[in-house]
Amino acid sequence: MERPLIIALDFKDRTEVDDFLNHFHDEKLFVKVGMELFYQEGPAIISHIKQLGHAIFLDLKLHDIPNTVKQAMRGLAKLEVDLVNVHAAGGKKMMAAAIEGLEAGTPEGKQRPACIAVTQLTSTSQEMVEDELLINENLDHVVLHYAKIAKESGLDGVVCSTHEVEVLNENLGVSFITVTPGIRMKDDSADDQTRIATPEQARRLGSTAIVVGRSITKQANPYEAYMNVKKAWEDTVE
Ligand SMILES: O=C(O)c1cc(=O)[nH]c(=O)n1[C@@H]1O[C@H](COP(=O)(O)O)[C@@H](O)[C@H]1O
Repeated sequence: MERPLIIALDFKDRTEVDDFLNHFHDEKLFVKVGMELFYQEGPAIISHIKQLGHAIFLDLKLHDIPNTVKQAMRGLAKLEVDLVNVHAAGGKKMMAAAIEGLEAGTPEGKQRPACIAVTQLTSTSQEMVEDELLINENLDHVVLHYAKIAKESGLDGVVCSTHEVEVLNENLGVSFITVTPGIRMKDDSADDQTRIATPEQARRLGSTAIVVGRSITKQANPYEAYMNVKKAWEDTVE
């Protein structure tokens, strides 16, 4: 995976998606389809976006018993997206089952989608980990542990915040991919995110990919906002 800038298409329907994508003319993008859009539009939105030539991260964050996740992934593999994810909190058996399902469902001769595990959501704070999840550990230890079990389960990488990327790269190597949401330009509001960084910081810390939603999608000129994020991400020297 070349260091992509992934745009989160957190829109309510296909019309909003098309209005947004029309700003980009012929530019080939890497986009993320999450729960909001997929639950409304279903698999048809994936074929639509694929026809436009964009790469797709299907972000459904699967978290269930191993057999259910395996069968769900078997079906999702048929959509031929580039990247999918699960919650590492589902455990090693569940993560291994996700890979089995993807391998079983990927059409002959095609490559299975890369699969990554959400470690701790970027909206989660140290206080939440201790008070709500009852985990008395530093967040970066928790993320590293979840990433280790994801790697042992055969996953290709993780979703984490930029704050944990250095420790993951040191311990698991840079080929284990780190996809980091929670990205904001310097003056943007954090909204519901907690562990945030700018695109420049993400690049310096060694993220494989950044996921950017509102800092592009909610701007008056989304194309200009995208180009600014892209420049900040791609022009920064690690
Ligand atoms: O898996 C994700 O993509 C994800 C994981 C995570 O820990 N935090 C996180 O924000 N995301 C997604 O990344 C996007 C971030 O959107 P913005 O906060 O608007 O940039 C949303 O679509 C989230 O669903």
